[in-house]
Amino acid sequence: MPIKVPDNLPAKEILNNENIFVMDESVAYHQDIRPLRIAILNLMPTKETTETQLLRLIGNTPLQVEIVLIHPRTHTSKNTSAEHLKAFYKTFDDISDQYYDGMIITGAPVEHLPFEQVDYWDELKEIMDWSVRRVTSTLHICWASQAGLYHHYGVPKYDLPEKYSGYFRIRSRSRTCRCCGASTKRSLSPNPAIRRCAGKISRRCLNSKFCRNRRKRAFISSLRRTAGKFLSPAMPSTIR
Ligand SMILES: CC(C)(COP(=O)(O)OP(=O)(O)OC[C@H]1O[C@@H](n2cnc3c(N)ncnc32)[C@H](O)[C@@H]1OP(=O)(O)O)[C@@H](O)C(=O)NCCC(=O)NCCSC(=O)CCC(=O)O
Repeated sequence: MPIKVPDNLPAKEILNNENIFVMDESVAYHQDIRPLRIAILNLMPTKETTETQLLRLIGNTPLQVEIVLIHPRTHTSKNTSAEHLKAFYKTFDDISDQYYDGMIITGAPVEHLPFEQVDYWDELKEIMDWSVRRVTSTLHICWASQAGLYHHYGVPKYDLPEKYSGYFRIRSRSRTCRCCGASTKRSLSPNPAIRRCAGKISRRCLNSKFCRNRRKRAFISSLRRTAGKFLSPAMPSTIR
């Protein structure tokens, strides 16, 4: 979240140079204060467990957060009841005219399937394209990060002999890229599957000079701490 400071405070420039988002009082004064709006596209078979895990983390803030749960219309869930989906979930068609501050796309146990054999692949592609236009920042978890890299950047996934998860050293190629949010160049990042793929691809990242020049290498986790919570092995049910 941006820090609100008095107009013209000298620290503002220093913090901006450290890539910390600082907002003038005058700008903050004109902001409409409203809940943070986050859409969760829940692709997991264990939907109720995943809801609890994510909401536990998202709820740990004094901010009001408005959540909308979405499930893929083009997939018939075997493990979640139709009643649960009807009561608590919307489909993409219901929300496609909205804007969101954030979106989370969960993993799914489909990592061994070619993307095109996932029965909601076309719908997911449409949602990912929409998220670039309508969502400020999208976090892709587990398989969704592979799907995002493939769809947005044409980066394929590779089968590994066994699950490869843990915290890996990543190297930010830019100190100023907001996506990395890093004041240090090297850091640890959680990564459930592919070594060079971690966390989130953000529109802000795509727009930065660094990422424009090196799109296919922009696999650096932003929101490291948040992604750390979401992707860490402390959530065993999302990691086989
Ligand atoms: C829920 C169960 C017990 C169900 O196992 P079963 O062996 O009976 O399988 P199943 O019911 O036939 O299918 C399980 C799920 O696979 C997905 N699925 C299978 N084939 C699919 C296809 N062609 N298109 C789309 N989805 C498909 C669906 O989400 C489906 O659940 P629905 O029809 O209900 O939707 C298990 O999947 C489980 O324990 N899951 C919890 C852990 C988990 O899911 N981990 C995923 C890691 S997350 C990840 O992203 C991994 C990425 C990575 O490691 O690289």
